[in-house]
Amino acid sequence: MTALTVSDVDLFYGAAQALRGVSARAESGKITCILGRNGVGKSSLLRAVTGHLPIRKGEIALDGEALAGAPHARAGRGLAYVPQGREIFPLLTVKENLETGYARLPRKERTVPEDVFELFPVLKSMLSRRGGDLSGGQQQQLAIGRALVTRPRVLVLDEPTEGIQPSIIKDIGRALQYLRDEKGISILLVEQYLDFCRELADRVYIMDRGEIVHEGSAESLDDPAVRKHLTV
Ligand SMILES: Nc1ncnc2c1ncn2[C@@H]1O[C@H](COP(=O)(O)OP(=O)(O)OP(=O)(O)O)[C@@H](O)[C@H]1O
Repeated sequence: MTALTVSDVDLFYGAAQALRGVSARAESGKITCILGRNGVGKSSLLRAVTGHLPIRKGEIALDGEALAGAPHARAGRGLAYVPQGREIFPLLTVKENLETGYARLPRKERTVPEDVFELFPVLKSMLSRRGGDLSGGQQQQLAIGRALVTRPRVLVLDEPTEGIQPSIIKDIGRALQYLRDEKGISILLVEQYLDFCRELADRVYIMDRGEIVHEGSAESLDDPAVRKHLTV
């Protein structure tokens, strides 16, 4: 079983501390959701996990073995990242965007898995369109599709529902459930959209001012004492 573990991690931007002794765990076949108000450190935590930001203290490990080095080295260990704002290539076609996921794959595995098109049929019908011509929701599907091309064991997503219409949010939710249940992928996501987490998450963490202030089941989000960490 794959488990991503974050143990006692501190992270700084210059003198400003963004993560304070953060510990969390994301297991295979589970959706782990990180919630919290704006600016509490959620994206910093994901960027520390993916290797986009250095940590000052603590350890991040996959299956008990330290995850270190640059993002591409971590991708080689099975980590895929869908960043906030999606970061697809606007001038490349949908097909070319998907193919950017090939870089780390052995030549014989350089295909787009068929389930990407089953999960997001719109991508198949738009293969030759430029990424920049897609709607925000379609770009999010493309960003997830591109991550899946790398055959990840751990999928890390930063606010996948941000600015996206409800019907596509449903499609994304269904896709994440499929990846959890049928593929056994460990999914770690940051969300502001409480109902999305409430519906999907197996485990939730709430952050406040760089710290984890709550860990529990999705149902624990119904507790007013827990909700107070999320109200502005
Ligand atoms: N590049 C940076 N340089 C300096 N400080 C930063 C930088 N990025 C983030 N911060 C600060 O670190 C803290 C945590 O930011 P982070 O983006 O991780 O929070 P967040 O919970 O993901 O917020 P949001 O929901 O707004 O994305 C904030 O106080 C933020 O201002």
